[in-house]
Amino acid sequence: MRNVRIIGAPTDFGANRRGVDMGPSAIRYAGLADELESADTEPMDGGDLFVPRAEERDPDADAPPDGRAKFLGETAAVSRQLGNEVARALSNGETPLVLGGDHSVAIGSLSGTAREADVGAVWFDAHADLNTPATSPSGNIHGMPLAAALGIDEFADTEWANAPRLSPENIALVGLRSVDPAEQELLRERGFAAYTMSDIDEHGITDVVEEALSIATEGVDGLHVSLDLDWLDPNVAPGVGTPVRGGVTYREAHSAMEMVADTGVLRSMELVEVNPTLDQHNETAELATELAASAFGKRVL
Ligand SMILES: NC(=[NH2+])NCCC[C@H](N)C(=O)O
Ligand SMILES: [Mn+2]
Ligand SMILES: [Mn+2]
Repeated sequence: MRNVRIIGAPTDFGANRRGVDMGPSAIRYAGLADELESADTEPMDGGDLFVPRAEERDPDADAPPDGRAKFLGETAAVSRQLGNEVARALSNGETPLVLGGDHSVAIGSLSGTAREADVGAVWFDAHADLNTPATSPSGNIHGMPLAAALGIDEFADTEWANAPRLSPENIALVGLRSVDPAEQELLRERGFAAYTMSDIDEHGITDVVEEALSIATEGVDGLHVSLDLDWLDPNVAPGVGTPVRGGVTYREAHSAMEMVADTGVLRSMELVEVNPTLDQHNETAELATELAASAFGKRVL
């Protein structure tokens, strides 16, 4: 039986403090442990990482460097802790399930999961999250984690420069529908496998996810799944900070997660961007728990 190590990362520093730090509580309250048990796994909750409250700090202490990457220091501190927790769970033979928090937590989970192994990743998201501090339109680090994990440009002189990297050949983005100009350029230049919603319209979710998974798992030891809840259409996942219309349906999302389980090589996963202050009756948190169960192998029959 698979032991799933739940790691809460209650940070909203990467999303400019909008309440997404309450995600881990909301996801647990939505019944995560029961869902994971129904997927025949053994959930082990390691609690939450320590994330400082912005209200407790001196507001002038660390103004962001030219306002382009907000809360860089705080985010680096969370990433460091999270990377260690993820690596520790893996060395105990557990499968880390990280609860965000905004998508900046991926910097930590990716560096932890890639520490002792070659890892591929599928990024289920409306966004590409490939901005850098120089290209970001918002300065929010949740729009940058994939660039940070790949060590692109400016991240080269941050402490993430030496973080374990994923190789770009084993990364696939699925469900794109909001991509900034600099991200478009990067995607084209570096030749990442990137599937837009139009690709899903044209080929269907099954074919697209099958291809994405085969790219991400080719020649590596394991798969990391990064699930941003804004991947789904806002009508089923309203509780996210940066919703974009035209996302995948409830059924498409489950089908994709079932295919993740079928690879048999899921190594680590994260559920990010659930924001209870924007949700309706916790339904986005519930959806997150259900999708995790599907990815861990829950079946009807
Ligand atoms: N993980 C997310 N929800 N990212 C949204 C990013 C939005 C936009 N591309 C930005 O960089 O600011
Ligand atoms: Mn997103
Ligand atoms: Mn994202």
